[in-house]
Amino acid sequence: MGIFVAFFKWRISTALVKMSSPDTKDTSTARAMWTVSIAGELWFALMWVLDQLPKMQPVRRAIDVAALDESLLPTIDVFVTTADPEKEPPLVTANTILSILAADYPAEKLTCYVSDDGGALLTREAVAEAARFAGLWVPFCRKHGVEPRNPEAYFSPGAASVHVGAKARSVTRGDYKGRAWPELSRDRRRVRREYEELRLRIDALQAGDMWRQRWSMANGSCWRRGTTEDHAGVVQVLIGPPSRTPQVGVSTVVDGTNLMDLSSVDQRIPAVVYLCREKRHGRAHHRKAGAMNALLRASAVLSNAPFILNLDCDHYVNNSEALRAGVCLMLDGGGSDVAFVQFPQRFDGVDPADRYANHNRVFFDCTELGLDGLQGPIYVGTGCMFRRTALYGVDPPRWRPHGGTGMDDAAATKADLFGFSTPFLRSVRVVLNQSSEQWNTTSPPCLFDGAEIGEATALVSCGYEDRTAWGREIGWMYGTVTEDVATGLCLHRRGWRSAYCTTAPDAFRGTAPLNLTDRIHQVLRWAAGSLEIFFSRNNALRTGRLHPLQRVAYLNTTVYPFTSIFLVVYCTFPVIPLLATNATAGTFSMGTPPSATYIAFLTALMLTLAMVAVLEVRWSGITLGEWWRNEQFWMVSATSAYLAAVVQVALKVASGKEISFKLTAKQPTMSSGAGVKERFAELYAVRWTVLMVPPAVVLAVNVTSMVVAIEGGQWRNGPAAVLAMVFNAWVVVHFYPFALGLMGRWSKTLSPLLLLIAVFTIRLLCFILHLHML
Ligand SMILES: O=c1ccn([C@@H]2O[C@H](COP(=O)(O)OP(=O)(O)O[C@H]3O[C@H](CO)[C@@H](O)[C@H](O)[C@H]3O)[C@@H](O)[C@H]2O)c(=O)[nH]1
Ligand SMILES: [Mn+2]
Repeated sequence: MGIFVAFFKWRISTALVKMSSPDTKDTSTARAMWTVSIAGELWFALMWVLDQLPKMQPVRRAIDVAALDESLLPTIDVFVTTADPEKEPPLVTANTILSILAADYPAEKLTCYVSDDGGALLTREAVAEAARFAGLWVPFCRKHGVEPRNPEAYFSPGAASVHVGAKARSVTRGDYKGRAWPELSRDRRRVRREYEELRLRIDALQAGDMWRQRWSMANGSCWRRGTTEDHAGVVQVLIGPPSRTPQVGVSTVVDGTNLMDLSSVDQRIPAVVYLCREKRHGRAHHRKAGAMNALLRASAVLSNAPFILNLDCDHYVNNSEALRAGVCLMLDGGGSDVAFVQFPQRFDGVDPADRYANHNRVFFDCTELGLDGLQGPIYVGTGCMFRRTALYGVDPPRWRPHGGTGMDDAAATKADLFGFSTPFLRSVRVVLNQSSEQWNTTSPPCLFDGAEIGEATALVSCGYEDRTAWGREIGWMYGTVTEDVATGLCLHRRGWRSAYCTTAPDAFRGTAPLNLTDRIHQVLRWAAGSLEIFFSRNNALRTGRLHPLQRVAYLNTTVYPFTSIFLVVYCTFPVIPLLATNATAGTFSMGTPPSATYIAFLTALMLTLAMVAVLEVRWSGITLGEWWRNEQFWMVSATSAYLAAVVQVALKVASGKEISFKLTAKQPTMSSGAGVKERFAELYAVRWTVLMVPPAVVLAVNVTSMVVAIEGGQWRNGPAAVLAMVFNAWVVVHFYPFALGLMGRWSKTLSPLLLLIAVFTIRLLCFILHLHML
């Protein structure tokens, strides 16, 4: 930072001298150039500082799951969201549900809620199939202690665990020391066969659904419950709450044959509730945030667990102890101020080179750990455990005047806050007044009877939230497509803390977009959502109980897309002097070498920045390769998605045009036989979007200018020209993954060759141009 200050002092004073010097011919151009470049440098420096400051006190937590008192485990509600059976294959959702039901947690203390925003019969049927298969899968997992408990990942570990930096986890004989190996292999074969049938049934459902859709279109009738955007609310209990005591000693008998010996295995399955909130044309449904709030209310009148785990439909439980790990941090000393425990996001099926930086290691293994030392990590949408009371808009214990519930009883009954539902308000009061000793012992037995289901259905009607504080002060926040960051920010502003929980093996794993277009659209949504937060009343500058550095971090996460404006300009800068004709050459004085001071500053800055980066990489354990991918993809996103986000948000501010939530297509589960070629076919799919134009232009311009410089021998003009060319090259290498993306299938085999051909073609063109100009 010292070097930065000295640099800017020198740079600005030099600029002022240069601009007023009589040698400068074209003063207005010179002034504009100096202003823009200094503004850009100031912005980059500011961004670097905002990025570094919150990393001052990184924390790494160690969790001892064994220390938990079994009898004191609190109840947990798991929320799974899905919105479109076409982009989110029902089989993926089914697998996620199975992994939750089989998690290592007492069955009577776990309830799984599935929200289907698409209102699709197909999704409901697939969830019901999964619930049925759970009767076999869950006891099997318990009996043999298998990992991971997602059947797809368990039966085809190879297909799931191709990713950089982690060892593939597969079941080996050693994992089951002391257990009956022949019995495992026999049971496994049986369960596998049943699982294959489940897959086939879900495939058939999907095929049938497509056929039905086509049929109904042709006949003008509708087989669905409604459309994605217009349907009634539904709450259905697919598996009722289990008994409070373990049920052992029975064997699973299917078609008269004994499938598995379960004489010493608890056979109970956690409850499963399917939920589809009402949607009507012309009514805002607030995307995922709306779905989460519907889940929050409906679950309150059913199981009303004090803790909530939020998983996207593709993020499954990969470590069966994950729930316990989350509970550890919640019940820990000082844990009562923790509103949420965020787990790192890990991904299956990303190409081994992680071309589009899907793993995001720098964020998940460095930034989030840094924040944990302040007030806690940012909430990133999935793999996060919440404290229910925190979502009801109350203050954390450390900010309560007399250690009360944080909200007086009168407020808790206010209908203008929570809406009109007596059972719901009662449930709110119950959780607010519960002490931690009551979480498991005195909670009333869940019945899930007709009246409760009726109430839950009323709570997911689309008019329920009218004239209430939902989405503003209570629950998940509205008004942005990144409801996660906004919700976390609001909780932190109230003074709540959060905690980061890394486990080995990874707690949860999900899928990531494989092709460039999908990935850029995802980054676009995040960037636009961030800017939406910055321009909303929720922004990081508003007063509250944020730790000062936490505020800096939130400022950083909400303003970063502006970088694009400076970056695009900056990346085209060195081109100007190189392409300048003789007439304008004087302005840029290519002949004068850069001063020794400038070179010294540049070297010092580059060296210290690199040093900090290396320290960071070493500390967090990520590889240099992962760090470099991150840098490269940052440049690609900044010139495409961030720029588009700025435009989108400008349009929204100016004309009120809402930003859409483009769902990320989830990778279908792969059959175990699929080879690498099929698996990464998506990686090579090329789909052009306007978003790719700016990075393509920046890349082309830099390559051209470099080639022209070589062709015209401009590098002979001295160090300034050479420096400009080095900058050119620096820009170009950042766009390597982008260029590969554009090459599609060719990139796999021909990438270096094609690059050479491209360079030579451009060279040839330049040469012809050159002759023409002469
Ligand atoms: O109207 C909607 C839209 C989305 N979803 C669900 O939201 C989740 C996230 O959608 P996805 O397309 O997978 O977004 P990603 O970019 O992969 O997700 C990250 O970023 C989002 C915010 O932009 C967060 O909501 C996510 O939790 C987080 O994983 C999925 O389960 C969807 O089913 C809904 O339930 N209703
Ligand atoms: Mn996702």
